[in-house]
Amino acid sequence: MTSRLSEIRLVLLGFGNVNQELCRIISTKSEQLRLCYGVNLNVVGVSDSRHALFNRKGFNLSSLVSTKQKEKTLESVASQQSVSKYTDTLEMMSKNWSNFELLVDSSPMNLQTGEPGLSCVRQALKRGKQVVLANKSPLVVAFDELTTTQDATKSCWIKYSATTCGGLPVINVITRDLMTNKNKPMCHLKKIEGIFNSTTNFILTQMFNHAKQSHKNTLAENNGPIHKQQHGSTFDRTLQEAIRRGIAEADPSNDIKGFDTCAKLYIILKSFGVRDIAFEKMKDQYTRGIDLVDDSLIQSALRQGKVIRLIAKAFPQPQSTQTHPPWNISVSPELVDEHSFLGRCEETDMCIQIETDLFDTISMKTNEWGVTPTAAAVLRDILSFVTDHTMQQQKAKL
Ligand SMILES: NC(=O)C1=CN([C@@H]2O[C@H](COP(=O)(O)OP(=O)(O)OC[C@H]3O[C@@H](n4cnc5c(N)ncnc54)[C@H](OP(=O)(O)O)[C@@H]3O)[C@@H](O)[C@H]2O)C=CC1
Ligand SMILES: N[C@@H](CC=O)C(=O)O
Repeated sequence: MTSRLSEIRLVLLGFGNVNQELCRIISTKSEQLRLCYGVNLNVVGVSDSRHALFNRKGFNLSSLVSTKQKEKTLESVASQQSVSKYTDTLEMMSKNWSNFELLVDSSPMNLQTGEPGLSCVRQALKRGKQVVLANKSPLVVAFDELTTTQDATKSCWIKYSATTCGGLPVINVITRDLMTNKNKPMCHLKKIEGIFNSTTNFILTQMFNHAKQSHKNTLAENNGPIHKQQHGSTFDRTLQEAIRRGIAEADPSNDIKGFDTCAKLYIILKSFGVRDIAFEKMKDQYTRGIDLVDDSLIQSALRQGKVIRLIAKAFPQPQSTQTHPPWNISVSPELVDEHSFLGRCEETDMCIQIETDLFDTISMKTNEWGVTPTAAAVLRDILSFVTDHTMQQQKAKL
């Protein structure tokens, strides 16, 4: 932090939906941020797949976003006089360690290597920088390492509430309100169940709406059964709309095949201190996507008064006497009652039910249209660093 928290200088890794929306929010809320938090959030570094740019004075956020949106590249920003160019984000950071405080990783998901996020996050934490993640991959590949760095040094921090269910404060509720984390479990997790991916929930809901409508038309016109092709086009059309809204992954097969949901379930379980789970095994053995949902499954669900949702589920194996019992884990399309909590999670909604030994069952649901709540969750994490720091300063004065 510089000059008593008056300025936090940010480096943005990735400049797509999330980080552009973050810039828009910072820009429109700048006055409020100054008044309420005494802080000026200054974006000094930004990178995309082709450029890594640093401006010590800070970028003009409105023009940065509008340039990227209009030109699809940061080429014209790179040619500005005050801007330094680097080969990639790592080089940009390593030449500017004393010129920024916080890294925001909103780069694309790579569940195998965690890159490009992982190397940047590792280096930033080593250098005592604060890190906020929207990108799940670094945690999927190196959760213990990255969160232990935080515990051991006390001077650098990683926050990741935006990685899981957009703006829904799942991670915050676990680590703060259920007062449990991997090192200090106060209560014990008995079961997690939820819908963690809005793209697939949107597609499934639209497929059901379409099937219901076609059924009505069929009854009215006696037109024969619904053709599979109609479902196919609903699937594709809804996926295109999810991409347009900025909620689908850069590679949407991560949504469709359930990998994004699996990554979120892994992060949630690790945040709860669940041991002996391996992401690769969860993904390869216990995850199925919605690509398997076809016309006949939808028709059969409708006949039973049910709907299909992509459900993430985890609970310890019953009857286990071990202190850390093995976990039953699944990510799979499931039939649920249309009027149940999960069944009423529709369109781009996401939800979670957390059952613990002390708090019984806590249910949370979010109704998110697009990317704004995720970007707001990134801002929430940035501001929580500000609040933590202010409290530390006040304590030091006492
Ligand atoms: N969108 C959402 O609703 C949510 C997204 N997330 C996560 O946040 C992350 C970002 O999502 P989103 O903004 O939608 O993704 P986008 O695909 O819109 O943006 C990704 C950005 O990363 C850039 N990029 C690609 N490779 C590199 C690289 N090697 N170095 C630096 N930048 C690179 C891309 O560059 P270019 O512009 O040149 O293509 C693009 O600007 C993802 O990991 C996603 O899982 C989490 C919660 C919700
Ligand atoms: N692609 C995800 C958003 C990021 O986590 C979704 O559709 O929920």
